[in-house]
Amino acid sequence: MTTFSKNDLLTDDHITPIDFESIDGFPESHSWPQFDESLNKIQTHDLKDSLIPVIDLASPNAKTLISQACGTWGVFQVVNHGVPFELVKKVESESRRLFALTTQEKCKVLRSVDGATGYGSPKLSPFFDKRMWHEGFTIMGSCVDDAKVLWPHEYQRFCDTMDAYQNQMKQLIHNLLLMILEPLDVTQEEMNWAIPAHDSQSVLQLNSYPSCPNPSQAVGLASHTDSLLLTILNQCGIDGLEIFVEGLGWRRVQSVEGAFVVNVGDLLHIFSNARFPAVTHRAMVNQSEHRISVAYFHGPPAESRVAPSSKFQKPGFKSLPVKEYLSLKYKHFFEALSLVRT
Ligand SMILES: C=C1C[C@]23C[C@H]1CC[C@H]2[C@@]12CCC[C@@](C)(C(=O)O1)[C@H]2[C@@H]3C(=O)O
Ligand SMILES: O=C(O)CCC(=O)C(=O)O
Ligand SMILES: [Fe+2]
Repeated sequence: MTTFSKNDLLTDDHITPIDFESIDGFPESHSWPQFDESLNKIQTHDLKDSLIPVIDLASPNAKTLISQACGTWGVFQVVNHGVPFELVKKVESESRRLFALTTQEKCKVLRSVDGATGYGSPKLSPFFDKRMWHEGFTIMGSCVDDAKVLWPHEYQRFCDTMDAYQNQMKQLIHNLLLMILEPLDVTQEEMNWAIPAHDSQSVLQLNSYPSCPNPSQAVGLASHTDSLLLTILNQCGIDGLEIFVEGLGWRRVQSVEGAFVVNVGDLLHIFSNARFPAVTHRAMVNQSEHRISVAYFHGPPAESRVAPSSKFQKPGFKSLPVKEYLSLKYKHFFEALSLVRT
């Protein structure tokens, strides 16, 4: 039993996901125009390895490879990253436990219109005419308040897992940013601005893409760039992430056991004076499996300013408060970066 009727599909609510449990067939609201797949045809030959490198963080040339990948694609994968495998598996199983609740239960922690945390459709939903085959749960810091609502007696396991994972992500972000920024020769002050600190912003986003009766007309998460500095994504063993490469079109990022996908966001694009592209990506869905992914977003303090590093002679972007950039992004979306170019 749920509290949703078919009419809910027609409302302009961009927060409440469709009730995936009880829908019958494939609703028009979720049917996207057919994509031009011709560009994807080249995919059959094996460009994947040369495209997005899988970098061993324990190898001596990791830093060089990371620099190259950031400069070329704005995305790479990492293995030997030091995050315990059991913890990664636990995050995945706890996420599945959450999304397995009924829609009615999940909606008890529905994100509010001006809020950032809780259950709901992705924040980018209002910028697209069609709805996404997606439901998410957004965590900033502690998730104990929401978890207590969902599981009055059994919230601890969920919270402990998410806390431990966020701590690991913070450490990994720290290590990655040292490697990414050192070759840019940024000042110590700039380095401190970028690396995790008590006032940095961090978001843990659990994404759920239920199996879909019509995957060729559905979109899991529509085309976007991530807004903050750096994102660490775990595809949890099921492919679905695609990146857009100029001249090649949409390319799958193969899920590699134990690996994380790391990608450059808008703020790092600005800070690197466009030396690193903010990679455009999306998530596709499939018919046979319920896909879960876990994304960790890291950004500088909301009250700080973002600008190209002082090391660049000709800054290509204006300096502005981070929170102002984020509000531009969620007003103009695709145009946000061009609005801050000089
Ligand atoms: C600090 C952030 C980063 C946000 C917005 C805000 C809180 C939620 C994040 C996400 C999570 C899901 C994808 C995304 C694209 C979305 O729709 O919401 C992300 C977005 C961004 O990177 O722009
Ligand atoms: O699920 C995925 O593979 C992509 C998720 C993503 O892009 C995001 O959460 O920002
Ligand atoms: Fe993303």
